[in-house]
Amino acid sequence: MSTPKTIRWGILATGGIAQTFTKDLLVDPTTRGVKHIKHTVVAAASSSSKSRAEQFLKDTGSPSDAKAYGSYEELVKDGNIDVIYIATPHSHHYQNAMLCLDAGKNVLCEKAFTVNAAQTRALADKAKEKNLFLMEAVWTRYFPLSIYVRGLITSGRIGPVGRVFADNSIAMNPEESFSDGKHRMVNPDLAGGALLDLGIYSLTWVFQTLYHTQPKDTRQPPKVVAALKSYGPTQAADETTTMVLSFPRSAEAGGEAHAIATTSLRVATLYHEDGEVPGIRIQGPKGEIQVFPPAFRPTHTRLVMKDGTIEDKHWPQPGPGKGSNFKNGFGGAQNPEGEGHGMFWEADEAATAIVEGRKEGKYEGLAESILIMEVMDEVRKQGGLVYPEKIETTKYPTQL
Ligand SMILES: NC(=O)C1=CN([C@@H]2O[C@H](COP(=O)(O)OP(=O)(O)OC[C@H]3O[C@@H](n4cnc5c(N)ncnc54)[C@H](OP(=O)(O)O)[C@@H]3O)[C@@H](O)[C@H]2O)C=CC1
Ligand SMILES: O=C1OC[C@@H](O)[C@H](O)[C@H]1O
Repeated sequence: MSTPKTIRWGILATGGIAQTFTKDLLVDPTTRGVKHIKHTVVAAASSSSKSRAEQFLKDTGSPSDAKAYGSYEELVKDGNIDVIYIATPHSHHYQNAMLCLDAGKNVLCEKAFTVNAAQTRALADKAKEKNLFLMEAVWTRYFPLSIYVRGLITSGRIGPVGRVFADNSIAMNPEESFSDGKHRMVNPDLAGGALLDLGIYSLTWVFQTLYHTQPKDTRQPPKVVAALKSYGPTQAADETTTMVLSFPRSAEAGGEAHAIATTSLRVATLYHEDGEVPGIRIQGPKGEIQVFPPAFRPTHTRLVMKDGTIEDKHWPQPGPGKGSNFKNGFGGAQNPEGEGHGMFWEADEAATAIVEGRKEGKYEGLAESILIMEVMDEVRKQGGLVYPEKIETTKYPTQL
């Protein structure tokens, strides 16, 4: 067997998800059966200070020779890096990703990819021009659970999917949790609101079941109708957003397929060990696939067939990991000590693509990311949600 290729990561930003991702990155890939690649962290940068980057490297258990930088500009100049993971608020992704691509770095960028579709398009163009890898870090797409669900659909087991319900919401009591209005979840300057942060997962489930499972040459964009309720204290971020999508289909493929995608910072499809309610329901004439919350990190599926068959499956995140610091206090998923968080699968895909010379992710390419951003643009347009020009612009560089 050939020696695994080691991919050298640079981490841009040191907040909550950067910590979780980096700890996952350092979980031995063989614990999940991955033998062709390895990951290492060679550098991290904080826009606040070099010492914060140093602390981050310590806290995540990164190799002791990893470099700490006090600015993102220094990080992108490091010639030792194969790929940069961007973990700033979505408002900053466009400027940060442009900085990396301009400097010749491959990029894995957190979701939501950008604030709008024009920005994602501009990044895709830049990556193409520079012949670099670029992928939106929609980690859920790379879970074995998601691969299983898509496989069930393409196998025809439930028949042509006619309808999908997809909710990703967290009842987070926003006024109390974000009383000063500055948190990225509600702050318009940071592209706050449910849609870009949480609704992206509802749309991920809709697209990976109703769009990505279709043959490439027959995929068509959906029509969208949306209702958007603003978050009271700022009136410039959405609190609850509901989308109805209709995907055109040929008669043989079952005719038009519908989806209802919902998201909220106020109410949610709650999950408890006993009596779980599926947040995702994928319905065909012969059966239904249920996926239990949270939609971003599900670990339980159920197939319910019309003939009475029920198949429950549990999808633990393989260890030995380091546990997770992912305690967001709003009911977000937490993995038990001794398990990973599940972010390593998207990292494996990014690393594999780089080794193979591919420029896009396998389970969500740039065209699909752009289309989902276009849907979110349309939803915001119908709901009258506009962010400040400095974060909507494609002008690079722009000081944020
Ligand atoms: N895939 C997933 O499961 C999750 C993804 N996310 C995504 O990751 C991104 C970051 O989220 P999260 O880690 O929770 O956010 P945090 O607020 O915890 O961290 C964001 C980091 O970005 C950097 N930053 C740079 N400029 C700013 C600014 N003006 N305001 C705030 N932070 C700034 C800071 O790092 P520094 O000071 O080091 O530069 C900060 O620590 C978001 O796009 C979010 O959607 C978030 C949670 C889960
Ligand atoms: O991506 C995410 O998934 C988990 C949520 O708690 C978080 O707000 C979001 O950014």
